[in-house]
Amino acid sequence: MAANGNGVSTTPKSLLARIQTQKNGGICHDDSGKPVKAQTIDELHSLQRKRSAPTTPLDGVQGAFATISEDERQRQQLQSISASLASLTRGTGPKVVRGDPAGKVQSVSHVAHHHHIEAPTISVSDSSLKFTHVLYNLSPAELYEQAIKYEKGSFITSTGALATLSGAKTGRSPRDKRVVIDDTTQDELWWGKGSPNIEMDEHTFMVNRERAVDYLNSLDKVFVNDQFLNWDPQNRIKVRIVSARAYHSLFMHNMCIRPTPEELENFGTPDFTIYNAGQFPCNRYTHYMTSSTSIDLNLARREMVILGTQYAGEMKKGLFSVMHYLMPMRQILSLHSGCNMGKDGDVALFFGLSGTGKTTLSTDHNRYLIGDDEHCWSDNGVSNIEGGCYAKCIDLSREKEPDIWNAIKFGTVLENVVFDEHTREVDYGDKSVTENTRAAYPIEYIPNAKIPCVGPHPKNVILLACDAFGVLPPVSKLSLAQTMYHFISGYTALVAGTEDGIKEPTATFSACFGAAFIMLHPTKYAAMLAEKMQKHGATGWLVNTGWSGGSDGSGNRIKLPYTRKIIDAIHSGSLLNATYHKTEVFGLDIPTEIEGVPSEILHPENTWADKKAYKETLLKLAGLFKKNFETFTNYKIGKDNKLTEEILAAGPNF
Ligand SMILES: Nc1ncnc2c1ncn2[C@@H]1O[C@H](COP(=O)(O)OP(=O)(O)OP(=O)(O)O)[C@@H](O)[C@H]1O
Ligand SMILES: O=C([O-])CC(=O)C(=O)O
Ligand SMILES: [Ca+2]
Ligand SMILES: [Mn+2]
Repeated sequence: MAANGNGVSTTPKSLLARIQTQKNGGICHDDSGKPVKAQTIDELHSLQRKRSAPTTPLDGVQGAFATISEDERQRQQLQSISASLASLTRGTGPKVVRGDPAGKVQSVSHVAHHHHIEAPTISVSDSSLKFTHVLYNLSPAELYEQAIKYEKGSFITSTGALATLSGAKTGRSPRDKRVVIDDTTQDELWWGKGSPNIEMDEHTFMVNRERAVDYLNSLDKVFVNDQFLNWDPQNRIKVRIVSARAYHSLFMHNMCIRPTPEELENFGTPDFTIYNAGQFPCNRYTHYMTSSTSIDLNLARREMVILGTQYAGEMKKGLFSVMHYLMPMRQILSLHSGCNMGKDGDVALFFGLSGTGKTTLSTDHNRYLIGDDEHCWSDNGVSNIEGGCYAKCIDLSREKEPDIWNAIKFGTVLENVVFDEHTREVDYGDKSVTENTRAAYPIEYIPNAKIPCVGPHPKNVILLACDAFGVLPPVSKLSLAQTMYHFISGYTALVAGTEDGIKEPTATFSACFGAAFIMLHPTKYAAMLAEKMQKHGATGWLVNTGWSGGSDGSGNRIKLPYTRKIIDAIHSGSLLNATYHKTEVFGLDIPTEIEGVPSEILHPENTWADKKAYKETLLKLAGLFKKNFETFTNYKIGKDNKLTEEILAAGPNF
């Protein structure tokens, strides 16, 4: 017996009677909608997802001309992936299954056939008895779920981007890059002083490859991306990326060219494969290893292995290195540059080292974006290598860079940013994790992207330098020889480090504005650039996106709106017809006026209060240029010795 608050005693019987009080026949309806078709909760959940199929039927007649069945195609795909993951010492590929190990519904159990072994015996090894689940070309939404469920540090930001952490490494590790030296590469590639190619032998590569493959096979699941590089259809490269993290898979989904369902069906064997086992270190007892990070490139095997770094930029730039080898072999110039096109079809290239403004300045609301970082220049014109952009986010503002700001939405990978734990609003000014915060998004997230990402021959070649010494003019017009001199020099300056007590800016010289990625001697690329610029009548420009009014510390970085006005004047052709005068020491032609830019800043000397300090700094930088160029003085550039002499004479004179 229980008593309710009103003192009326109720029995269990009367309670039941009261709840069941219904006017219409005793069946309880809590709404008037139709009941769902499912009989069980599991069935209800299965209704939520429908199977996706290619959207455009081949030749209009779906399936009629298909040579293989869907089952057979999937089996071949899994066999190809199984072969990619094969241990080369145990002789067979692992058993691979498609789908998430957690989601039983989707895992279609197509086991790849083990070719050589009819009846596997227990003596082989435990690893060949286990299944590896393959998450093949997942969509951004699926990758979000994988990341959020399984990868610590993954969050959805207030604008829908996927915030991730790249771990201990928040930038590339160029000193840990290794390239296999063999009879071919020994002669073809650039080795030795100044070269980014640090040698390793084939055997050591195989040791690291096995380590990566074993690591990947030890996991319950791996991500596989099959994608393309290069929008030029004649020179398209098929790449496969095998990785352990949804972050890596989504990053490459965004950065490489995304195949259509039809292209994927006919993908076949990849031209190049990356094994990214970044969470797992290399073994420091291994020959040639000087740290626990190793990024190993084997051109003969068309493979790259990543151990000991999860920074996703290694994959992007690793493939760029491969293109810097493959494309020149086909007489195509590969470029570390941004690229955009005006309404009238005028194309501009933006060369520059990291942080000089390739992404910022090629993303221009008044022009079509072809690409922000990696291009090819062939006899047909320019083509982007990638399918996405990789923008620096530090101090990003909606006002100054609206298109990049708006691209940070669902699907975009946001690396190493700091956000409010409740609102998930990103604080782009926060450098707590790193200064190198980044956003990777598909190029079509930029409203005026030019798809397909190709264009005609460039009209302007803009060399960007972030001169923290503050002595290079905001813009100068270059002769062809000067363009080559500055292209080979590849100058920029890093600002004074805040921690290590360095008070002065540091000059960096990186040949072809990308020495970390080139495979051949810089003069090979330079000769090709000179030949193409000459043939197509392109004009070279040097734009300082760095300091004005003094070096870092006393001056300030040139305001982005001014740099944009300068770039506008280059694009429109108005700067070509300006009045110029030559500077001392560097011998640069600087314009006397540009619309929208205060004339006094055009000559750096005017902006320095201390003229003596200006001259000293100018000479100091010129000395650094001279010293850097010494390595190139004995090289011939192209067939023409005349050009070589002109280039040598186009540097600073003092
Ligand atoms: N005057 C200026 N011109 C260009 N960029 C500027 C200027 N002032 C400040 N910046 C800032 O400098 C940074 C340029 O970075 P950007 O992403 O364009 O580099 P990048 O050349 O594409 O390098 P990476 O090859 O590493 O991607 C941006 O954060 C931009 O906001
Ligand atoms: O590669 C990276 O990580 C960033 C980049 O674009 C560069 O350094 O040129
Ligand atoms: Ca960039
Ligand atoms: Mn870059």
